[in-house]
Amino acid sequence: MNFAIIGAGAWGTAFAIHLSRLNHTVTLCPRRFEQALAISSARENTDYLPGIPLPPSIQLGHELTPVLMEAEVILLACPSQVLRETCERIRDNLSLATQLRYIVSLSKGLEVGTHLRPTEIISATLPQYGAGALTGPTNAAEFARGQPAAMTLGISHLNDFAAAVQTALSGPTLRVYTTDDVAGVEIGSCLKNVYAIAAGCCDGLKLGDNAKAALLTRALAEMVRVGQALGARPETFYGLSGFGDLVATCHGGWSRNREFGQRLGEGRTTAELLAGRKTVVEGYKTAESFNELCNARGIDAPILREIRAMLRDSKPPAQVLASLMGRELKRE
Ligand SMILES: NC(=O)c1ccc[n+]([C@@H]2O[C@H](COP(=O)([O-])OP(=O)(O)OC[C@H]3O[C@@H](n4cnc5c(N)ncnc54)[C@H](O)[C@@H]3O)[C@@H](O)[C@H]2O)c1
Ligand SMILES: O=P(O)(O)OC[C@H](O)CO
Repeated sequence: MNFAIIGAGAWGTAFAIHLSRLNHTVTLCPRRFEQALAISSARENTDYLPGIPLPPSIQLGHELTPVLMEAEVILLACPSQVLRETCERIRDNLSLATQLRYIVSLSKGLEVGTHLRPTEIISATLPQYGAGALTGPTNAAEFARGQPAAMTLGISHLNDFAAAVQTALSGPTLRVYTTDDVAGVEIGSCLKNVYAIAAGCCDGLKLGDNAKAALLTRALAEMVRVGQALGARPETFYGLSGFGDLVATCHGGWSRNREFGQRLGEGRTTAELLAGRKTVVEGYKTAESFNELCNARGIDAPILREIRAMLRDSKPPAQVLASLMGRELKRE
């Protein structure tokens, strides 16, 4: 199959390496020309995925029109807050794209202002194509090295082409499942980044394993409640894109969201941690966006609310903990 990957951060690069291993035609498309040149000459993405060589078969492209000419599937691997502008750039460069069928998001965040999920942004900007979301517990470095993983492809019309995409993405090191609960897979993968910040705080405050297990369990319960209120199916959150990704990210020493929370727990401020930062911490903006959405829909999400207060109102992590522990007691 012919894939165009738009966005060459850690994840887009790792996914390109995976697909080239499966002998697909892959073009990796960085936003900046200098980045395309640098990756192309070093055959390595030294800024975002250092130490992992790019197989020679991966093509680098910067101009979208020729990149999209042969593509059957576009994988969007950019931060969620720039997904809309990325889709708009794609929309303006489709004149020669005759083979294109699906646009699949690899992003995990909710757009600020609109509260839209990645596939909703794709459908709003590129309504003529099928939209899907591919999520699960997959950190870029392990994945690029070919360590085994499993993911879920959320796609509303599970037709023959969707099955062909599932088969094309799968291989000896990746098992891909499908679901038509697109909202469920996206809500789970967006929320887990927010809860990973809280899990990192537990680490920073040295609260111990009991506290972290309690947090994750109640975060999962909140995820199910929020997701169900937004139209997703509860069982989706017990799958790879919910529970699976929550566990991996909240425990992974590699997670940028978890590490961000850890530094907050150790006493650093959000301003310090975000200043000059090159890599994305999706949970930071998604906390704000999801909290607004919950308020607008009257959904009770106390963990989310407290994390947002810590990130946006500088509520000290110890006070966040006290607020959560001091809530009215109830049945599990
Ligand atoms: N890294 C992972 O392990 C991983 C795994 C699964 C999903 N994801 C998700 O994939 C998405 C991308 O994450 P990543 O890890 O590749 O990010 P990253 O921080 O490694 O890279 C960010 C990328 O976004 C680009 N970018 C920055 N501003 C931009 C703009 N205005 N327009 C277009 N591109 C811009 C940068 O050039 C860079 O290529 C996120 O939603 C993340 O949650 C990441
Ligand atoms: O490094 P993080 O925290 O952005 O996590 C990366 C991915 O979302 C893991 O699935």
